[in-house]
Amino acid sequence: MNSIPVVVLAGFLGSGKTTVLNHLLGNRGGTRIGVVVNDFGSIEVDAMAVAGQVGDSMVSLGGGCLCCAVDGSELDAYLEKLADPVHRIDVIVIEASGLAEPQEMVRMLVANENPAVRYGGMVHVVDAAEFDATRTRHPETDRHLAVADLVVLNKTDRIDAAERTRIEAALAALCAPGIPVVGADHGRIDPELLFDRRPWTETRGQLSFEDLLAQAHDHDGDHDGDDHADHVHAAYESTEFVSDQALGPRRFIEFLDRRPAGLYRIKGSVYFGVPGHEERYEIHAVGRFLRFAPHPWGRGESRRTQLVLIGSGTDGPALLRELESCREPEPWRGTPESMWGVLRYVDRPAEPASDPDPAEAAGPDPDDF
Ligand SMILES: Nc1nc2c(ncn2[C@@H]2O[C@H](COP(=O)(O)OP(=O)(O)OP(=O)(O)O)[C@@H](O)[C@H]2O)c(=O)[nH]1
Repeated sequence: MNSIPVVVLAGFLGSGKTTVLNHLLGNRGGTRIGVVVNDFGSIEVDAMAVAGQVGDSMVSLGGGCLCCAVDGSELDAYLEKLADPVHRIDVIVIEASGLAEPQEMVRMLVANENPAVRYGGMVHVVDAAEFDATRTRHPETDRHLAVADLVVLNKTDRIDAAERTRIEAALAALCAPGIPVVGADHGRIDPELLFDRRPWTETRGQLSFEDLLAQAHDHDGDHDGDDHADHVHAAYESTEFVSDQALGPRRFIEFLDRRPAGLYRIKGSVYFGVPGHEERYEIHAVGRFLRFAPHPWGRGESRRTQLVLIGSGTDGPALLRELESCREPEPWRGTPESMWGVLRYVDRPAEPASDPDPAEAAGPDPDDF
C-alpha cells in the first residue's frame, strides 16, 4: 500500500498559513485531506456543525477531511489515526503553529517509523508585507527558511513589484539553492503544487454523507469555484513525459539535481530496470524536496516511466529533451552502484540487502534539520 505524504505548512504568526490551508480545503476536488492543526479556531469549517465529532480531539470536516488538534507529543498517534484506511485520506497537511520550530516537526516526521505515512516536504508561508519586520523580531526565521522546500510569498497584494523583486532576491539568498518561491494573494496557490487533485468522479459511488454535502456546496458556488480554480491554475504549466524505455538512474538524478527553480512539482513513476531494482519508483518532488518510493508493478502493467512536471516559466520542450536524453536502451547492464543516487532519496528501501550505505539510504539524517 502507498504511504500517505505528510506536508508541513510552516510560517510565522499571521503569515497566512490558515488562509493557505482553507484555500487548499476549498479547492481540493475529490482529494481527501487529513489536517493537523494546533487549534480549530480559524479553520473555515462550515460543515463542522453537521459533521460532528469523530472522537477525541478529531473532527470530521465537510467533504471527508479529517482535522485534529494536537501538541507535538500526540502527533504520531494522530497520524496513525488519520492514516487508518477507513478514512481513505490521500494527503495529510500539518499546520505548524506560528511559534513552533518547524525543524522539530520535520525531525519527528522523518524519524516516524509508521509505514502508513511519509514526510512530504515543508512549505513555508512568508508575509510579504512584514518580511523585514519578522526577520528583525524573529531572527530564527532565517534558519526556518533554510530548511523550506517551497516558499509561498503571501500577501503580494500588499507590496509593489519593486518590493517583491527585493524580497525574492533576499529569499533566494536565505533559502537553499533552487528553492522555488511562489507568490500568492490570500494564500491562493495551486493545490496541485502539494498534492494530486482527484476529480469528484473518482470518489463517486463511495461518497459519505459529508462528501455529498461538500459536493452540493461545490455545485452551489459552481461558477465562482471553477473560474477561481482555473484562474489559480493558469499561472502554471504542466509538462508530461512518457517513456517505454527505462531511464538511466545516474542521468535522471543529474537532471533532478539541476532542475530549474521554476519547476515546483514532479510526480509520477520511473522505470529504471536495473537488475535488483526493477520496481516502479514512484517520485514525489515539492520544490527541492525529493523522494522515491519503490512499489511492485501491477499484474500486466507495462514497464514505463510516466512523469508530470508542474512549473512556472519552465521550458517544456527543453525539459522533454533533457528527459529523453536520460533514456537507457540497455538497463539490464546497469550496476547496483548506478542506483545509489536514487536510493539516497528512498525512505524505506525495498531491499535492505542492496543498500549501498544504510545510513544514507535511510533518507536524510534527522540531525540535518
Ligand atoms: N491583505 C492580505 N491579507 C491576508 C492575506 N493572506 C492572509 N491575510 C490575512 O492575514 C491574517 C492572518 O492570516 P492567517 O491565515 O490567520 O495566518 P496564520 O499564519 O494562520 O496565523 P497564525 O495561526 O496566527 O500563525 C488574516 O487576517 C488574513 O485574512 C493576503 O494575501 N493579503
